[in-house]
Amino acid sequence: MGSTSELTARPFAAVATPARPHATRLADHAVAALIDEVTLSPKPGLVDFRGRGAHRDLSWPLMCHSARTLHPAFAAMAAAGEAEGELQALRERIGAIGRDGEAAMLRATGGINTHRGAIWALGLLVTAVAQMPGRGDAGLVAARAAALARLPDRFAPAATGHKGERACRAYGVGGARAQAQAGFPHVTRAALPTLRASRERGDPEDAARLNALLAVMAELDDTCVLSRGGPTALAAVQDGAAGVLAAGGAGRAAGRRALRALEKHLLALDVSPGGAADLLAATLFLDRVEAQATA
Ligand SMILES: CC(C)(COP(=O)(O)OP(=O)(O)OC[C@H]1O[C@@H](n2cnc3c(N)ncnc32)[C@H](O[C@H]2O[C@H](COP(=O)(O)OP(=O)(O)OP(=O)(O)O)[C@@H](O)[C@H]2O)[C@@H]1O)[C@@H](O)C(=O)NCCC(=O)NCCS
Ligand SMILES: Nc1ncnc2[nH]cnc12
Repeated sequence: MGSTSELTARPFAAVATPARPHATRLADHAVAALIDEVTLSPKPGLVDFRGRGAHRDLSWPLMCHSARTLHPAFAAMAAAGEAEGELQALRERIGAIGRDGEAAMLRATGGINTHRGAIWALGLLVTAVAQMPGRGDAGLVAARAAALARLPDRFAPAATGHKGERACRAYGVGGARAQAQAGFPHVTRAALPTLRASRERGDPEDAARLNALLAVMAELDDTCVLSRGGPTALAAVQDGAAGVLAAGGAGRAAGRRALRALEKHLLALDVSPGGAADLLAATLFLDRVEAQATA
């Protein structure tokens, strides 16, 4: 987690270093969700505790280091959410913090994109929770985050030139931006209900989380997959994930066999569902926040 020296060493985009316990706790939850996500195994194509998946430049230690580096950015976004009532001003303030957070991530990783999508999704959610003290309902938080995501940011570059943006244009999908603007439907309508249904039927926690990831993969237009493998690879990810769930999911022997086959297939295609991984982290964050609010 962010040490005091980390918190004071890098002030984020004109936002005072947060000395707010609630903001710090929300940043703790966001970082923990990222570390839980990357550690969860076995994830098909993705970095996990076992290895690099379909990635050559990412690893579990690098992803954990990146996650910890983001603590001050999440704390600054939460502090901004607590302090700022006016949504347009807040949108532009967290946009600046998000861009600074991205720059900190790239410094920490030597230029490798580990968590750009996660900064975006978790940044919006952390800010939204901070605006709603004592209320952890995932649907309300996601709706608040969506309202922020839909506001324009006058200081954002008109085009990022990133792979996700290019994939959105090439394949006519909405990507990370549209997912947030729609209120994270794959999180609230697929991943969270799957996570809870799996727990209720007695699946081990890791299997419940893998099932939540698969529920996202089965439906998401993941621009990470599209960028590397186009629509054919996206269909393989979506159909494969749906097949694992239909076979009983990660908590059942048949589901685990299907999951191993899916992993082989994605490695052969050299694709990785990075967008779905970000949304799993968002799911785990909202799950933690809800649990804390009702504790
Ligand atoms: C709006 C932004 C997210 C900018 O997005 P942009 O259009 O510029 O695109 P990307 O840089 O590609 O970022 C989008 C990332 O979002 C994830 N993602 C993909 N599809 C979806 C989806 N359908 N829904 C939700 N999220 C999705 C994904 O992130 C993960 O993948 C990253 C690794 O991807 P990549 O670099 O392609 O990696 P490799 O395959 O390993 O590359 P090679 O090895 O092949 O080279 C990883 O980072 C995961 O996080 C997409 O990559 C936003 O950034 C923005 O506008 N920010 C400005 C600041 C701001 O306003 N902030 C507001 C508050 S936070
Ligand atoms: N576990 C993971 N592997 C690859 N890319 C990711 N982006 C976010 N989490 C990831």
